[in-house]
Amino acid sequence: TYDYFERRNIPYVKPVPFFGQVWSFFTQEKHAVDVASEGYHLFPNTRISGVFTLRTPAYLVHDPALYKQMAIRDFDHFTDHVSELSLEHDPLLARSLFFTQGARWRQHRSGLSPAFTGSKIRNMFVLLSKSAGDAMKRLVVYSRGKPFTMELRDLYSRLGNDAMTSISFGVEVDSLTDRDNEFFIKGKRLAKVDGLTGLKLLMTTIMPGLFKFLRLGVLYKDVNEFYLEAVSTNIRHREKHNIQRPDFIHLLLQARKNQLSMEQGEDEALDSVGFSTAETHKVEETAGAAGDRLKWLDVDITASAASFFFGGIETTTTLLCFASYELAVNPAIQARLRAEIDGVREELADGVTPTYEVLQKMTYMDMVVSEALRRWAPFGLTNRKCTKDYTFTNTDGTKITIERGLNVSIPLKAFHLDEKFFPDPLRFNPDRFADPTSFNQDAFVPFGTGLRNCIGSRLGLMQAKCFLFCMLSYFSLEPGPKLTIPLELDETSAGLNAKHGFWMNLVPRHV
Ligand code: HEM
Repeated sequence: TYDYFERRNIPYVKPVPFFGQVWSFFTQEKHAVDVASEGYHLFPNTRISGVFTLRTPAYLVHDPALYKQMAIRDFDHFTDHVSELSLEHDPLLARSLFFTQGARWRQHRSGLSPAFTGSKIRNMFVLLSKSAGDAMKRLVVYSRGKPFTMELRDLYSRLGNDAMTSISFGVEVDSLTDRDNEFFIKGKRLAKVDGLTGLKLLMTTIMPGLFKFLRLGVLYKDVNEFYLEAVSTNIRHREKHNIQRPDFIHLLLQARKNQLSMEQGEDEALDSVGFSTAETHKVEETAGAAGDRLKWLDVDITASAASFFFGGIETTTTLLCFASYELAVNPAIQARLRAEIDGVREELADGVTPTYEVLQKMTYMDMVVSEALRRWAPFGLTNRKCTKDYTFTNTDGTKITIERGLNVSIPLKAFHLDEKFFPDPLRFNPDRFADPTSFNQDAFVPFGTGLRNCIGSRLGLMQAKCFLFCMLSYFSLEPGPKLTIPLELDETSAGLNAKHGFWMNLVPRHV
C-alpha cells in the first residue's frame, strides 16, 4: 500500500504505519489545516504531492493554476467535495449544498444561485444593516460613553447569529440583551466547529468511508429537530398570512413554486462587492436529473437555510475577529479606514447605517477586508473528490494520473502565505490590493474557485463590511489587556481561532 506514490515517482509525506497522516491530526501538535498542508512546504518544486490517510492515498495540490484548471475547465473530473453524510443521521447537513454530490448538487446549486445575485443580496442587506445598526446602538448605551473591554469573538458571533437568523430563518432575535435565547443557543450548536462536532467534521473529510461505516451524524439531534420545527412553523405562518419578507425562506419558497430565477431586472452593477467576490459560474443540471426535480420540501428548505447559517457564520465571524485584531494593532490602518468611513457619512440617511451601494464603492474598506482574508483565510483548506480519472503534466514534464475515487486537498491558507505569491506574507498590508495585477490572482482564493466555489461570498463580504463600518463609526478599537500580541492560535480548533480570545478595548467616539 505505502509504495503507491513511490511507484509513480510522486513526492509524498511519509506515513506513520497504519495511521498515515491521521496520527498527526489526533496528536494535535499542529492545526489540522497545517497538518494537511505539510507536503506543500516539504516539496516546493512539484504541482502535487501525495499523502496517506490511514492506508488510503490522497493528493495535495501545490499549484493554484492546477486547482483553477481542476475547478473550472476540468470540473467534470472533480464535481464533488469529499464528505459523504447520511440522509438518515444528518438530515439537514446531508441535504446542504456543501455536502451534496453529483446530480443532486447540480440541481441544488443551479436552483439556489438566483438567490445569491447582487440584487437579491441587496434586498436582504436592509435586514442585515438594521440588525447590525440596532446592536451597535445597544452597545453604545451599554458603554455610557466610557471605554470598556470585550471579547470580540463572542460579540461578533452574537451579531452574526442575529443577522443570519433574520436572513436565513426569518426570525428576529437580540442576542446581546436576550443572551440565552433559543436561536442563539441552537445556532451555536449548529455552527460549532470545534470539540466533538469539529472532530466529526474532520473525520468526514479525512476518512469519509469510516465515518459512514460508523453511522455517525455530525449535527446534534436536537439541533436538527429545532430548525425543522422552526422553519416549518415559519412557512405555515407566512402562507396563512401571505407575508413577504426579503429573506432566504422567501426565496426558497419561490424555488418551491418554480418562481426563483435570474430576473430580467437584475442589476449587474450590484454583483461585485469587492475584489474578493467569488466569480459566478453557470451550473447546468445533468440530463438524467431533470425528471427527478428537487421538490423543495420543508426539510430541503430548512437544510438550505441551515447550510447558509452553518457556512456563513463561523467564516464571517472569523474574518471580523482577525480584521479587528489587525486594525487594533495597526492604528494607522484603522485611522485611514475610519477617515474613509467618515468621508461617506453624509451620503447616508441617518449618517451611520451603511447602504449596499455606499459599501460597494469604499475602496480602502475593500483592501482591508481582502488583506484580512489573505492573511487569515477563515477556510484554510478545501477539497475535491476525483470523479473521473484525471491526467496532467507535472513540473518535470512527467504525466500524473489521479485515479477516480481519490481525495484531493487544496491548501488555500498555504497559497495565501507563500512568499512566492505574496512578498513578506505575514505582514498585514492592505496596500497589496491597491494594484491586484501586481500578484498572481490565482493564488488568492479565500472563497475557493470554480463551479464549487463559495455561493455566499457576496453576503459574507457585505456582512463583514457592514459590521466593520458600524463598529468603527461608534468605537475605536485598541488591544485589551488580555490580548496576546502576536496572536497565539488555537491549534485544537477545527476553524481558525485565537487561543486566548480577541480581547479589545472599545473606546466610544462621539458621533
Ligand atoms: C468570509 C466568509 C466566507 C468564507 C471565507 C467562505 C469560504 C468558503 C470556501 C473556501 C468554500 C469552499 C470552496 C471550494 O471548495 O472551492 C465555501 C463553500 C461554501 N460556502 Fe462559503 N465562505 C464564507 C461565507 C459564506 C456565507 C455567508 C454563506 C451562505 C450564506 C456560505 C455558504 C457556502 C456554501 C453553501 C458553500 C458550498 C458551495 C458548494 O459546494 O456548491 N459561505 N465557502
